[in-house]
Amino acid sequence: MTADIIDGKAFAATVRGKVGEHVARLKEQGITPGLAVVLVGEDPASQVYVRNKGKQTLEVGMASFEHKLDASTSEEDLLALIEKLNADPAVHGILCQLPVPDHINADKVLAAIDPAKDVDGFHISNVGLLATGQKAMVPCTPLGCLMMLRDKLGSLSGLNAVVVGRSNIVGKPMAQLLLRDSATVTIAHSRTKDIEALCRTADIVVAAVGRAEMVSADWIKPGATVIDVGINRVPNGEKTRLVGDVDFASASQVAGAITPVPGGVGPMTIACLLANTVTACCRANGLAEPEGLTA
Ligand SMILES: Nc1nc2c(c(=O)[nH]1)N[C@@H](CN(C=O)c1ccc(C(=O)N[C@@H](CCC(=O)O)C(=O)O)cc1)CN2
Repeated sequence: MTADIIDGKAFAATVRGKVGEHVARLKEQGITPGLAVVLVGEDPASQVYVRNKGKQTLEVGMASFEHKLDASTSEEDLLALIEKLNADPAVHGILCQLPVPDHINADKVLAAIDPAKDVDGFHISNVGLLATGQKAMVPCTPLGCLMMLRDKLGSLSGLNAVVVGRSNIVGKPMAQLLLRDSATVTIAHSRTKDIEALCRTADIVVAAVGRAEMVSADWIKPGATVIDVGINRVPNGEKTRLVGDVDFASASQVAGAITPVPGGVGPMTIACLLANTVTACCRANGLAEPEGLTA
C-alpha cells in the first residue's frame, strides 16, 4: 500500500483563505483583528517563524505588531511589554515566540498573557478549559493536526489514537482534542513499554517526540493515518535536511495517509495561529466565531 500524502501546504492555504474572508467581514464592521508577536533574541529558526507570522498576518488583512527584543532583555521588561499588549484594544492576539533565552522563565511569561488574547493556547487557564471540554484557545499545532484528521477521516469517534510525545505544547493538548472528538487515546513516551506494539494498535498515530525518523513502518498498522509533528535537521552531506519523527520512506508504504515533513503539519501551525487570532477577535467583540476554524 502507498499512503495518501496529506498536503499541509495546500490545507494551510485553504485555512488562510477562510481567515481572510472572515477578516474582510470584520473590517466591514470597522474591526481589524490584530496579532502581536514578541521575539526575544536572535535564534535563527525563530526569526524565520516570526517573519512568516508577520507576513501571513498582513496577507490575510490583519494588523501585525512585531516586537523584536534584544537577547539580554530582562524578564521584567518582557513582562512589562506583555502588560502593555494585554491593555491594547488593537491587539486581539499575543504570543511570545519559544524558546526564550535561559534567563527568562517561560512559564511566567505565558502566565502573564491575558488568556483571552492567548492565541498560542499555552496559558494555564486555556489548558484547563481544554482539559475540561470548555471553550478555550487551542494550541496551534494540535489544532492544525485535528483539522487535517477530521478532513481525512470525517468522524474520529471510537478510533484508537496513539500520541507519541507528552509535551505541553503538542502531545498533551493533541490528546485532549482527540478525546474531545471521542477517539480512544493513549499517550506514549520514552518510558512506554513496547511502544512499537502499542502504535500498531492505532488507527491514528501522532508523532511529536522530537527524535528524527523514530517511527518506522513496523510501528504502523496497515491503513493507519500518520501525522508527523517532528521537525528535525539531520546531516545531508555537507548540508542538512529536514526530517520528521516518522521514517517517511518506510511508513508511507504501510500507512493509509501520512503527512510529509516539510510541507505537512508545519504550515498548519501558522495558519491556525491566524485562525485563533480571528477567533479571539470575534470573542472580544461578542461576535459569532468563524465556522471551521476552531476545535
Ligand atoms: N510561541 C510559539 N513558539 C513556538 C511554536 C508555537 O506554536 N508557538 N511552534 C514552533 C515553531 N513554529 C511556530 O512558531 C513553527 C514551526 C515550523 C513551521 C513550519 O512551517 N515548518 C515547515 C519547515 C520550515 C523549515 O524549513 O524550517 C514545515 O514543516 O513544512 C512553522 C511554525 C516552536 N516555537
